[in-house]
Formats: sequence, C-alpha cells, structure tokens
Amino acid sequence: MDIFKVFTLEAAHRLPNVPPGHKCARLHGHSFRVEIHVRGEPGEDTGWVMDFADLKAAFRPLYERLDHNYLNDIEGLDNPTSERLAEWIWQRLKPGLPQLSEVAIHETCTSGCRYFGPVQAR
Ligand SMILES: Nc1nc2c(c(=O)[nH]1)N=C([C@H](O)[C@H](O)COP(=O)(O)OP(=O)(O)OP(=O)(O)O)CN2
Ligand SMILES: [Zn+2]
Repeated sequence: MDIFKVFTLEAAHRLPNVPPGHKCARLHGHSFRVEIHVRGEPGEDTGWVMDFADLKAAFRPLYERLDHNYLNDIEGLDNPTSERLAEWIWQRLKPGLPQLSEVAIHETCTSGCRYFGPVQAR
C-alpha cells in the first residue's frame, strides 16, 4: 500500500538550458506541490504504514532548504526542472526513508512529474 503527504512550497527558478526566447529562461516562481509517497503494509496494531507526522518530519529539512528560495542557487539544482527537483529530493530522502516509493512534483496546476527512483532500483 502507498501512503503520501502533500507539501506546498513557494520558490523561484529559471531554466538556463532552454532554447533562446523560451519563457522559462526568465526568472519566475511557482507554488510547487510536492507529494512524498512511501510503500508498505499497515501494521497489525497501528493500522498504518507510517504515521503521517513522521513523513512530514522526514521531509522537513529539505522543505526548509527549498521553501521561499531561489532554486538555481541550491547545490545540485542549477537546472531546476520538475524532473531534476524530483531526483534531488529522492536522492536526499531515500537514505533515511527506505520505504520511499515516489516523489511527485506539481510545478503548475497542469504540469509536473512522478519519479519512482532510478530505473535499475525498481
Ligand atoms: N519537462 C519539463 N518541461 C518544462 C518544465 C519542466 O520542469 N519540465 N518547466 C517549465 C517551466 O518552468 C514552466 O514554469 C512550466 O511550464 P508550462 O507547463 O508550459 O507552464 P504554463 O503555466 O504556461 O502552462 P499552461 O497550462 O500551458 O498555461 C517548462 N517546461
Ligand atoms: Zn517554472
């Protein structure tokens, strides 16, 4: 079973490698919606895979680094596409949260990505 927690963070970015004239080369911001999913079986007694509060606590240090920041200035996010942001979060969260199964980024209401980890690890 997958459970998830949704976070909203405000951040600015620009995409440095887009073709000339692309709108995303300009500095702009988003209310990113980030979904953190973990997979497991509900405990016999607890009835839950994991306390949502523990999921929130696990993501908090990364949230603090991202929220109200300029993503391009963060180490490893010099080209902060949704895809790169999902990988960045995965790489930093997975070691302490081995049940992590998906990181989803909603960059706008209509655009985003879902990352399930490196292909060879699935
Ligand atoms: N594969 C990706 N494509 C684009 C990314 C990305 O991260 N991965 N990012 C952008 C821009 O940052 C942009 O802010 C979002 O693009 P877009 O969905 O085109 O934004 P709109 O609000 O204009 O979308 P509409 O729903 O079409 O109005 C660009 N591409
Ligand atoms: Zn953008």
